[in-house]
Amino acid sequence: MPTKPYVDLGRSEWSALHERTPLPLTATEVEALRGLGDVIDLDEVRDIYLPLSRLINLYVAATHELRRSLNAFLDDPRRPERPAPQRGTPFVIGVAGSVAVGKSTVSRLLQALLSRPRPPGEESPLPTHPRVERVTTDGFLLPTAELERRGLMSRKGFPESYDRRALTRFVADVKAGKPEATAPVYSHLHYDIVPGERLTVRRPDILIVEGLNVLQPALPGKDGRTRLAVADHFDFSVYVDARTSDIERWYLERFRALRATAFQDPRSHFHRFTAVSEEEALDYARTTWRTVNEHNLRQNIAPTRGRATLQLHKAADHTVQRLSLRKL
Ligand SMILES: Nc1ncnc2c1ncn2[C@@H]1O[C@H](COP(=O)(O)OP(=O)(O)O)[C@@H](O)[C@H]1O
Ligand SMILES: CC(C)(COP(=O)(O)O)[C@@H](O)C(=O)NCCC(=O)O
Repeated sequence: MPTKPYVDLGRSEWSALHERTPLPLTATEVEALRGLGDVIDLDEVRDIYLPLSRLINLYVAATHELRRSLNAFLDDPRRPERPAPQRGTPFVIGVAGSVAVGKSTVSRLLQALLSRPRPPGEESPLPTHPRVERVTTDGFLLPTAELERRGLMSRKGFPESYDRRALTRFVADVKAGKPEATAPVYSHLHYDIVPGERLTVRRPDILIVEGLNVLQPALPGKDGRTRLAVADHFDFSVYVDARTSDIERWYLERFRALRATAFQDPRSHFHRFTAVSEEEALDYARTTWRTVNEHNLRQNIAPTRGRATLQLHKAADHTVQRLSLRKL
């Protein structure tokens, strides 16, 4: 049998790892998690996401140690000009997976858990109240007018529908410790980039970058030279995985829920679906799933799974039943 670069863990094996170093949630933290507006089962938080935030904290500490060793290595007293020690830069986490697999939910949970004030006595290179920012890659989609010009309207979410250079430059700037980096903003309401609006990231302790294509390899440059990809700036990455038939169902359920909420707004790009029958609306969503999102999942997204540090394998009810952690 070929060897794999991953260690596979079942749900109970994974959650048992955390029992050895428990960090229970306080009532205030439980409230804060509920405030995220996600349907989050607290058993799932305790069994899967608390151990995950602890694992990420281990990676943060190890990265810090590596930087200290690097500074000691570079600091040769015989050199006439000794370099200034490298300052820590934000720890960058990528979250990848299909449309509707639950990337945003996982990212919001990680943001909430990683920004919790550190319990007294616990060592960490991070401040007591870590600043964790979250950015979705939809801000780097090409504006609708440009997608239309390039004939890409039915390939929204495919790698070529993004300004990949701008996305990579943004993440590189944050990772390099630039005091301020800005990104364009996408509106799901208008189904387009919001002209003139920018989101600003100011040197957080942790940046979570969430998107369909964040684990894609680099594009070759015009001169044939290799470029860097977004993932080259990640310190840790998660691929959220599930069966395609389950993801399709989650996509349709979300579409149905949005029809009763966000689509009701007359400014919504999808407002027209509130005036037709639910079956008609779902027929449209099913076609979009099959022709755009499922195609993108199979062709572009799923093949990047093996590049993640950690794969979360979700069952039909969203619970994580198996995890694959990359061996070092
Ligand atoms: N852990 C979870 N428990 C219950 N529902 C979930 C969970 N994760 C995601 N969902 C639901 O699945 C759908 C897709 O999740 P979302 O985070 O919006 O996906 P993505 O960001 O990948 O498009 C949403 O309707 C969301 O409420
Ligand atoms: C905006 C998206 C491309 C996802 O963006 P991401 O933040 O993952 O880059 C996707 O949610 C989307 O709207 N896809 C278009 C097809 C559809 O309407 O489902």
